[in-house]
Amino acid sequence: MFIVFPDTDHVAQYVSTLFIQRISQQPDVILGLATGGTMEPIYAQWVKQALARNIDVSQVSTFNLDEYVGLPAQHPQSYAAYMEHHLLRHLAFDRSRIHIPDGLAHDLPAYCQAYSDTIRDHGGIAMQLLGVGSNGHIGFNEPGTPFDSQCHVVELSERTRIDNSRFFGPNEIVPASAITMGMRDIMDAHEIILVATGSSKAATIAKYYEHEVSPLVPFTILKQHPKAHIILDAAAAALVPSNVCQFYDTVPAAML
Ligand SMILES: O=P(O)(O)OC[C@H]1O[C@](O)(CO)[C@@H](O)[C@@H]1O
Repeated sequence: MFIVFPDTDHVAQYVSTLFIQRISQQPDVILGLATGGTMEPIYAQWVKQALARNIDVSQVSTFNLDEYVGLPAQHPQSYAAYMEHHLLRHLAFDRSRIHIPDGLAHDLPAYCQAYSDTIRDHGGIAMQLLGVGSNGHIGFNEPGTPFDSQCHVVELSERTRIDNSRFFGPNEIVPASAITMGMRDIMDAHEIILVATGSSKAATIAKYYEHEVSPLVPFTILKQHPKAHIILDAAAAALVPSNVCQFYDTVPAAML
């Protein structure tokens, strides 16, 4: 079942509420975080709710999914800068608990192995936020990535580089490679919240519905996860039958 809200505002309110509730229940929770355009309204709501409800985030640990290879954290298009801008600087996180892959790491294979190990050493991710690329990638696990992969360096597909060029200036080049959590790292999360919004994701969501589980459409792996939820707005759900959607007009009052 897809969970469908009328628009991105409702999706953002719902998803941020899920995360705020999780933090309230377990202040030292381990969260997996994502970047991309889809997450911007979600983080805006998250910050708003956390401030309004005085939520203590100081014990929360986070692991981001991915980062471009070659971009320093200060680069405006790095995912470290994205997280700083949209979430971290607004709330009192303990920075020693924030993990974002280092795009400048020297020994990348060793660094990636250590990133996966660190997630496991923390006891695994309790709740993982995910977006989806138009080609079905999660994190930066492009089509064809083995399902048993751990954190690794990936050559970005032409499709992904074109999709993400909208975040870069006209004279800037989208990096050719990235560090990403692997498919296994993602599937090891206890609960997964995948979010897709806008008409540009409708065909991608239709692929999830139509395809068998296959590395060629990476996010189909979520069909094998016991607690994966796919949250859509009406535009992203437009190409799947309504009998596989659970529609909500608004965020259930009991959650707020
Ligand atoms: O939300 P967007 O910008 O469509 O991106 C979708 C996914 O693609 C990535 O940005 C990587 O290309 C992920 O980080 C994100 O979850």
